[in-house]
Amino acid sequence: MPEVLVLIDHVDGVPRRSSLELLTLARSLGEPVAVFLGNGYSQARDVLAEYGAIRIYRDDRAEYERYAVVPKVDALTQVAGAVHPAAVLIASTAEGKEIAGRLSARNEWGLLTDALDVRIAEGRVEATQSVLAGNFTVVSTVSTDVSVITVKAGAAEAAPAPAQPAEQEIEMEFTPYATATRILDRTERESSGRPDLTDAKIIVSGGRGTGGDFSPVEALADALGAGVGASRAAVDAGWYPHSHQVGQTGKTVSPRLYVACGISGAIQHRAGMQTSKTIVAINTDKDAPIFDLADFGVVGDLFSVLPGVTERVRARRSAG
Ligand SMILES: Cc1cc2nc3c(=O)[nH]c(=O)nc-3n(C[C@H](O)[C@H](O)[C@H](O)COP(=O)(O)OP(=O)(O)OC[C@H]3O[C@@H](n4cnc5c(N)ncnc54)[C@H](O)[C@@H]3O)c2cc1C
Repeated sequence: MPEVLVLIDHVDGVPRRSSLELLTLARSLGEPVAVFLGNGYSQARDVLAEYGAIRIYRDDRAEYERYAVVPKVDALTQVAGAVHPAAVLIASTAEGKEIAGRLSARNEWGLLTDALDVRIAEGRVEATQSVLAGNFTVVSTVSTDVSVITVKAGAAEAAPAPAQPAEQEIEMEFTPYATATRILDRTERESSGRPDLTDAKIIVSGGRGTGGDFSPVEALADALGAGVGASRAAVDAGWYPHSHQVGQTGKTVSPRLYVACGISGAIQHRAGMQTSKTIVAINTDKDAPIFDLADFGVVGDLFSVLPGVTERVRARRSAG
């Protein structure tokens, strides 16, 4: 069985759900080998074992926190040199894609980004991607021995498969480039208590149709345990932070359920959400393009529709 490297994306040792999805996907390709860089390994170890890592390479040197991206590329290059993996799987975040691009360029390995699915076919690793603003779905493979693949959150359902991983320290010298870009400051984002968009299984998003009042959107999100997204129109108006923007110039998401409230469905918004498994749209305009995409649609005012839906969800939840 080929080995498959998974770079673990974590916050102080708590692996993000996307990393557990990657470990699950890696098990379908071969033997998952986790690479854990930075602080908090003692918290992460049991979770990585629970999700099937057969081996964990780790390194807690301060460079991973102090310098941007390149130390992680150095570490992955070193581990891949020892393991000869069939693929390196990395979460499709802004940082993940930069690491993947550099790893691919440095080692001359083929790169596939924003994969919706990854599988082995005829001995090669294949990825499904949604391309050209989501208008086409393609299956791609690389012509090099190692594939570097960034995978969108939600591509697989994270499923435990307990293993007893061997643990190994990464021993290497950083390249001179590792310390080229120093991180001078970090500002912690205020937590809303809601799941991050890239981790959320359900997202409720609001657009210009909210008129700036996101309270019904947030109420439904809280009833569903969902994350809150926003269209660019809502973000540009200063109604919601850019970190919540979904679309071509925001985040690409693939949750199980995406609820678009007062969003017209412009192509740039669709590019970030149309691979969601189920899409529900609420819009006063029956001809809004979002309805072409939606699995379920409600033609109506979000301020009348959402409170009723939220009540029903709460009632169903409290009834168990
Ligand atoms: C280069 C570029 C990049 C872009 N990147 C992004 C991106 O990343 N993400 C993104 O979202 N956009 C992006 N855009 C902008 C995009 O083209 C649209 O302008 C934007 O998505 C529109 O946002 P919206 O749907 O909220 O607003 P609108 O298009 O104005 O739609 C508002 C909708 O709300 C409905 N509505 C109004 N009142 C109510 C109500 N009370 N109840 C229910 N429905 C109501 C209306 O019928 C309408 O359909 C980008 C544009 C460009 C040029």
